[in-house]
Amino acid sequence: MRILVLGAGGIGGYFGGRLAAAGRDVTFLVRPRRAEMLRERGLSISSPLGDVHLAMPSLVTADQLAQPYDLVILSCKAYDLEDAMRSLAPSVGSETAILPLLNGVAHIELLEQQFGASAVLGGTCYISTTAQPDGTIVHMNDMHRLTLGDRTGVTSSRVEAIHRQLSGAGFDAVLSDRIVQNMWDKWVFIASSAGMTCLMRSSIGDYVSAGATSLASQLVDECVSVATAAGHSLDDAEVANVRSFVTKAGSTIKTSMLRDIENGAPIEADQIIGDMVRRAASFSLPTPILSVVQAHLKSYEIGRARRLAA
Ligand SMILES: NC(=O)C1=CN([C@@H]2O[C@H](COP(=O)(O)OP(=O)(O)OC[C@H]3O[C@@H](n4cnc5c(N)ncnc54)[C@H](OP(=O)(O)O)[C@@H]3O)[C@@H](O)[C@H]2O)C=CC1
Ligand SMILES: CC(C)(CO)C(=O)C(=O)O
Repeated sequence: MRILVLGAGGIGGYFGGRLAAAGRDVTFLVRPRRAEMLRERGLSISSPLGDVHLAMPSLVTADQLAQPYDLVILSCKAYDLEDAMRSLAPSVGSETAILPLLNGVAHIELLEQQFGASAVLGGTCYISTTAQPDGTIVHMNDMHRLTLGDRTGVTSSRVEAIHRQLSGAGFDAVLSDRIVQNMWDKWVFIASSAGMTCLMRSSIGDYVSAGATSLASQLVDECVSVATAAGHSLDDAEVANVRSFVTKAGSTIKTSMLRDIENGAPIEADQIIGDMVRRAASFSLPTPILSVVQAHLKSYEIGRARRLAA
């Protein structure tokens, strides 16, 4: 199976790197600056579960893409999606499956509009990785689960074949018959955890020490209420899992969105928080904490844009 991985950042570099190291036929679709870095240094993963170094990963840039691939793993940030869709278009033929691993769900509609519903699988991942300035992918804990499935809930032989390719490659590849719900579960998890850590500009443990546990719990309730109204109600165990994550005393976790803010980097505010707020409004749900998070993130983006323009 010919696999194209768009992006060699935290997610594409990690899962694509592990797949290539396991002998799968993987090519990275990258932009020129990343291509140069990968040609010079190769692709390295530093992980508590085992390092990987690919001296010469197979690379392609958008202008060189000529023929369709069997599977495209999409791992850009949401704010790069339009450009990424333009770049990968020549790689999508009538049989190509696109597996997006972005957080949130808004990208699905955009991908469907461009490539047709049947091309677009559902996907989500639980992992914490970051791409260092030298290109090394650093894996920050021992979790690396990628879940995929047909969004219809009926698993096709095509998705079974993709799952076989992703299995046994050094990470947990899970085939799901409820992938849309899995994506909502992850969205609620990330909106609650990123929302709270960014609002407090602190680790989870620090805001818990500061007495913000009930605020965090209220944010979880707001996100869960949006999912429920949208017909994607989380089960009790999933809600308990999110709540315990965002209210854990002593937790040193800072979400990647907070780390991006601390580094002055762009953030996926609109995909992860803005979209949740818009959906809440469409159901006339009150989401006071989410709205404060959204205003906070927008203020950051406005200040960042001004600093960049100066
Ligand atoms: N990292 C994590 O721990 C997790 C991330 N996610 C989600 O996964 C998604 C990806 O995140 P992450 O990997 O961390 O992000 P990164 O910023 O680390 O990587 C994104 C990569 O996409 C590349 N890219 C963007 N546009 C294009 C394009 N047109 N052509 C080729 N490459 C392109 C970027 O290229 P360039 O190098 O040129 O900038 C970059 O390397 C996000 O939605 C995130 O929320 C989900 C779970 C955990
Ligand atoms: C799981 C978690 C919350 C880990 O930090 C994450 O996905 C992120 O930071 O974006």
